[in-house]
Amino acid sequence: MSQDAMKKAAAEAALAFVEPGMIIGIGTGSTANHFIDLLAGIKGKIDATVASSIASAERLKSHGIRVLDLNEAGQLSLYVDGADESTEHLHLVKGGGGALTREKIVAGASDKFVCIADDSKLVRTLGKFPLPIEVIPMARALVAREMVKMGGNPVLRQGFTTDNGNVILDIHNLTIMNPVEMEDRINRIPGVVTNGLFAIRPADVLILGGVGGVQTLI
Ligand SMILES: O=C(CO)[C@H](O)[C@H](O)COP(=O)(O)O
Repeated sequence: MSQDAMKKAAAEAALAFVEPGMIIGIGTGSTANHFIDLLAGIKGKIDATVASSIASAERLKSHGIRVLDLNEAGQLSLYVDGADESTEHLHLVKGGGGALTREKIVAGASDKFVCIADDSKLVRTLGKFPLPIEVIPMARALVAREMVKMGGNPVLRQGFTTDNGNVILDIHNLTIMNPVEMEDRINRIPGVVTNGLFAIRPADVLILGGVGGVQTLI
């Protein structure tokens, strides 16, 4: 079974959380794309969606699925998105696709966050995947220096601008023993929009696709 097939299996399992008339928050990335494509098959069941990126909004619209601005939609019942890493406590690293800020906003506006991934994303300690930080461009060097003081090795994501017009620093070599404290500490650096740790507001459900089938962690 390929990694992509495992992602698709997790996305399929997440359909069980979709209830009639819902407005659903939609993440970004290849696993979220599987969910979007599957959601198209039951689009008559839902009211609308809110997208966490321009790319996801375009994919949803290409399937004829209604996409609302978050400010019109109000509180959402459900958010479905992928992750780059997760612990068994459902603390996540996200932002491999650079959509971390909008993802965190939509997750924060949702009652339930269902994270979908292949089981290679489950780790004991976060940090092997470089931690993305969205940064206001003029603060790039300041934030990089602060991250070096925290033991990280910051690398600018070359040629990439976020949907919000900012840059991404990917922080290598971090061993994240306390994700809640680290998320808060990084977010206090001037110029940081947000970082890719989802620990203050972790996922509520983690669905992992693997060779033996799908497992759900709550
Ligand atoms: O956080 C994300 C995008 O910003 C994605 O959820 C994360 O990168 C996982 O991507 P994929 O589903 O392609 O493995």
